[in-house]
Amino acid sequence: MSKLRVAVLGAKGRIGAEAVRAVEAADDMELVAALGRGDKLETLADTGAQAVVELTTPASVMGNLDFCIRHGIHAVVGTTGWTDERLAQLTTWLDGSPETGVLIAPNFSIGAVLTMKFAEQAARYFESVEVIELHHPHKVDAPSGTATRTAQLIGAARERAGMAAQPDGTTTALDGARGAQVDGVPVHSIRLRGLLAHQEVLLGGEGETLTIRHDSLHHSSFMPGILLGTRRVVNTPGLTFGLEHFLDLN
Ligand SMILES: NC(=O)C1=CN([C@@H]2O[C@H](COP(=O)(O)OP(=O)(O)OC[C@H]3O[C@@H](n4cnc5c(N)ncnc54)[C@H](O)[C@@H]3O)[C@@H](O)[C@H]2O)C=CC1
Ligand SMILES: O=C(O)C1=N[C@H](C(=O)O)C[C@H](O)C1
Repeated sequence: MSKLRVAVLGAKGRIGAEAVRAVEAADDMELVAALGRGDKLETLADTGAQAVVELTTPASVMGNLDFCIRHGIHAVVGTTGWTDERLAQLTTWLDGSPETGVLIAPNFSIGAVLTMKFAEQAARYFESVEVIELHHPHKVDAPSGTATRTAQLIGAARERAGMAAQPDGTTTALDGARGAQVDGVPVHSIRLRGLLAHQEVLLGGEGETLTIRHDSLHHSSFMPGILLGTRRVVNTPGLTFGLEHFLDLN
């Protein structure tokens, strides 16, 4: 069977370098390009890349995806910075290339995907909920894509359950002290030397709390998800948001 021709964008970055090694080690894939900032995107077409793993920056990702979709190259995207406007733009591009697939995964690690799922399930049982994400100090965006998605899922679950706004008696606060509000859920971002990628979801009810915590201790935690996403996206036209759609989660 012929191998899947895969390229990595952001190949010299923290996760990109790990993805290059993972694709090279995969028996069913061939790494045809490993591009960094300033490299020509035309290389993707010249090398016949079938799928791209996009791990760059929020400032670069849209231009890269525009190129990929125009050339019918499927994409697995870990880069953060997704807004409703960006997703709408992506959908419009994909409408013009109906056979192309794009997977955007706020987090490729199984533990983080499960954290989001468990938090969504728990949300309707607890009056209070806050999200704390903790990352290495080089991260350029806050809150993390994972925390944003987690809060959105919790907010939607609370809304479906008809829950009231969270109890919060704060009347005076320093700017930022109560975190950023994402769909009614406070999200707090910590940046600390020594950390990689971690998240806690704290839920509180009458006389009890529940804490769901996930830790990515190494970039290898993201690789099985990246490889799975790459194998699946080539047969999944259109936009898929979240790796959970490629896992047997119910
Ligand atoms: N979804 C997930 O599971 C994960 C997502 N991420 C996300 O991936 C992105 C990258 O993270 P890191 O590797 O930590 O950042 P990084 O800064 O180490 O790497 C980004 C790399 O992309 C390169 N780059 C920038 N523009 C480019 C372009 N137009 N073409 C090719 N390369 C370009 C940079 O030079 C840099 O080498 C971030 O948005 C981060 O949040 C990171 C880890 C896991
Ligand atoms: O920048 C990172 O490192 C990570 N980014 C993603 C995010 O913003 O959620 C995924 C993971 O947390 C690592």
